[in-house]
Amino acid sequence: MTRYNPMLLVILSLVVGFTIRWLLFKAGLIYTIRKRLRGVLDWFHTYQFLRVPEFNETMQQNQLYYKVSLYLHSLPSLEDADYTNLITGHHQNDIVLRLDTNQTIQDRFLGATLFWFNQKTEPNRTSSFVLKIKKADKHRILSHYLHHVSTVADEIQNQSNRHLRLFMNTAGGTRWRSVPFTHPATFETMAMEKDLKNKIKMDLESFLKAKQYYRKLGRAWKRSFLLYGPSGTGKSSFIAAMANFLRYDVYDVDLSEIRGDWDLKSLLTETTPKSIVVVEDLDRFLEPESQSAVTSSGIQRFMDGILSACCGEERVMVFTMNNKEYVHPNLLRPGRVDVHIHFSVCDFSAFKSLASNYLGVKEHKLFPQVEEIFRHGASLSPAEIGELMIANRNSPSRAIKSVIGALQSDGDGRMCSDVIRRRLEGDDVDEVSCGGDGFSTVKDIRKFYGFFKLRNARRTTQQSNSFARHR
Ligand SMILES: Nc1ncnc2c1ncn2[C@@H]1O[C@H](COP(=O)(O)OP(=O)(O)OP(=O)(O)O)[C@@H](O)[C@H]1O
Ligand SMILES: [Mg+2]
Repeated sequence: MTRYNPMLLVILSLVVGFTIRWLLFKAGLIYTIRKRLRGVLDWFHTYQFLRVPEFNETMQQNQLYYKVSLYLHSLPSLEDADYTNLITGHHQNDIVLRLDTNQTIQDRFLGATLFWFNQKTEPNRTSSFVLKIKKADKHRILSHYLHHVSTVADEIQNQSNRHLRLFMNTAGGTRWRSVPFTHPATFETMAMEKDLKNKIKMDLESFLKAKQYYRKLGRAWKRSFLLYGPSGTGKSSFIAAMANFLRYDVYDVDLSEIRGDWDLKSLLTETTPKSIVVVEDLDRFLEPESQSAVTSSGIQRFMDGILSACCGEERVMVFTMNNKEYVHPNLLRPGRVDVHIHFSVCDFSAFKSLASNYLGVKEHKLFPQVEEIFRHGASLSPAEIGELMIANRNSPSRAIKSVIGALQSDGDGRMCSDVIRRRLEGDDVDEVSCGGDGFSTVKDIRKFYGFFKLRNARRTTQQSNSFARHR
């Protein structure tokens, strides 16, 4: 067995320790020297500072600011910065780097070194990016560099896997705040007529490719849709499916938060291209007794697209309403609204599609019975049927029986809250009896589901979804 000299071991570990310490010190020293040297060299150059503010003098968003932000956050040198913010990304487990205030990052372009830093300006602490460039380089590279920044930002923006955002207007203000848009709806998960779905998909696809065509016509490259139909028939889910299909951001305009036509205007001018601008429940805001500060002429101007043409193209506008009968036809005329899509209560084919999505069954022995009930005109919204299926998802037979019971009780246009409640709780209810006042019972059901809107079209005979394209 070899015997170690303890003295030798102590000396050896001291030498190793000092070497490591020295190496670390050297790395730190080199870094500090470099930094100081850069500071000293700066004395021999004159720099120019160019500020890219988030808002212009009329407090409208500066699109260049967003391009610069996209560009800078894609630079590898962000990782080498002295300190960087770490925040969660689009997916829960993602961690992304974000520029901190006053943090400087370096970029190289055509042999020149450029510096960017993030600055907050008092009094309202709005952000700006400041570009520091040697005066000697400015004339040679600046315009090429800005073009490069813009092109890279556009490429990032156009990436098919880019993360979508949902923008909402803030209470009482004229600003947007955004959150990641993660709604999972797709056209495949929507229960609606296959032909209609395909037509809409083709319409959107041809819109995406039509930039030159719209330009040639001298029209803004936009398309507007009206989704109308009773509550719970999938209008909002359809908007999410459109956004996921187009890979567009969503701007959800809450008219009740807007203080007047001017605010609506300035909000719209702050939306970006490749986005869906959504106004839900438009009919509510057009009623004469509406408390909204936005006038119908303000809404009309927005729909006409003069505003949308001012600030970027490639835009889809979607309006939803429960009933278009009470809205003046002029407001929905071709040109203002290009495509009208009716969302109807569930029919047998939509039921089958829901059963396939929610329960995983394509065929079932109870289907003929369900079909028969639908043939007699019973109706529930896809949302109501979906809820019953989710509650009984462990047993498709039970789920379908629940739907049958609910459909039977809805045969005369009314529903029995107690039956649906018991079915959702899993009780096997075979006999259906809806006593008492029909209207208060319907109210109970709506409260139960969280629906507070009137379903005026419930009594109408079932129609298949209609796709009335005006142009
Ligand atoms: N056609 C459908 N296909 C699949 N799911 C649907 C459909 N219609 C409704 N649903 C489901 O029902 C729920 C409510 O739908 P949604 O909010 O889209 O209805 P809506 O028409 O916007 O209602 P409202 O007019 O009350 O806003 C969602 O969870 C959605 O998944
Ligand atoms: Mg909705």
